[in-house]
Amino acid sequence: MKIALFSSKPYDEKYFNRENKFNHQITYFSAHLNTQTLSLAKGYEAICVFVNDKITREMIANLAKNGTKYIALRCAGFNNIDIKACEEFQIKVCRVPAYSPYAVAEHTVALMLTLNRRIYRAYNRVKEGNFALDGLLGFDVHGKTVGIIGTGKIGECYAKIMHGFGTRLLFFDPFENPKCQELGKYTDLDTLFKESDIISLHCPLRPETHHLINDESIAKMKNKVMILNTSRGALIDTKALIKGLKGATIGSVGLDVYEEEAELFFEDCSDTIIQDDDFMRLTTFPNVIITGHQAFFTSTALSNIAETTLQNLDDLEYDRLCLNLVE
Ligand SMILES: NC(=O)c1ccc[n+]([C@@H]2O[C@H](COP(=O)([O-])OP(=O)(O)OC[C@H]3O[C@@H](n4cnc5c(N)ncnc54)[C@H](O)[C@@H]3O)[C@@H](O)[C@H]2O)c1
Repeated sequence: MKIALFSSKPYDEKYFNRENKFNHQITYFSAHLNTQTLSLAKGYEAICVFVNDKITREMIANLAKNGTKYIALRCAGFNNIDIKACEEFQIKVCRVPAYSPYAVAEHTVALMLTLNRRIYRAYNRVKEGNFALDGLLGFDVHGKTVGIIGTGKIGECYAKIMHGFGTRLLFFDPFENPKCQELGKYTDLDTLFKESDIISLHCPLRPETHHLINDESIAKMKNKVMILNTSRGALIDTKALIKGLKGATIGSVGLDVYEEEAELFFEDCSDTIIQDDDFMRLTTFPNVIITGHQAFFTSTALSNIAETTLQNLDDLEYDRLCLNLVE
């Protein structure tokens, strides 16, 4: 199958070439897929895209007209694609629902510990010969209450790790996961907001979860709460988060995703003037850590992503059952 892979990075090329036992013909384009680059997809049966390639109805109509039959997402979330329009224009969409929940859960823990023990500060201090401890005070994670919103694959992995820390776990998810039931207690969102010392988001971005963390929910949270988001940026209303940080009601924030990240993440912007004032404000807080959507970025995950994406397309090409269709 001829595949046009967009938003390609050198590591994508390396892992997709390594896992291409199917002899698919892959062309790698570093450009994002958008209205300007759409013409590059002409003549390719499949296009392969990533989290920040936003694919609108108009683009889907154009892709269908130019022979695209399949869109392969090399990620789990599919909030960036108009799925209804794909159905209408008979383009099948597949994804990689699980490539390494451990990678994302472990990165969430990395953000939590780095924030709590101010590792970023300590690292720089020691390099400068400054061994003072003021400003590095953390808390014992053991014994704290951790609220986990979304207990699917990643939420469950994170819950298991946090259980090992000796925390009390509260969960919110419309569908209870029996493996999490053994580790803690499902509750309503208000109770989770009220009682958690650490809140971690692991639910998908949907209309009902958009800005789940907003002025109102922040007002319900414990003083000095730690908020972690390795899921999708728009789960948090950034302006409300900034307000909570400025008012010092929020204790610390660890983000791997940001609601306007498409303009920034995965690119080297170090030589440009970043125009996003909210993002720049977030970077000024001493109690905020932001990573650029790297939670998934382990060699295990990259192998799994490439293998599953190529298998998905092979199944579709040969009319076999594709387990990872988005319907
Ligand atoms: N930062 C990264 O690199 C990275 C990588 C992979 C996935 N993700 C994000 O992590 C999210 C979780 O991934 P997963 O593999 O665990 O998905 P999953 O589908 O296994 O789990 C999602 C869970 O969220 C629950 N949910 C749905 N609506 C909810 C709501 N309104 N409130 C609370 N829970 C709700 C679902 O019932 C499900 O249990 C994905 O949606 C994706 O956005 C981020």
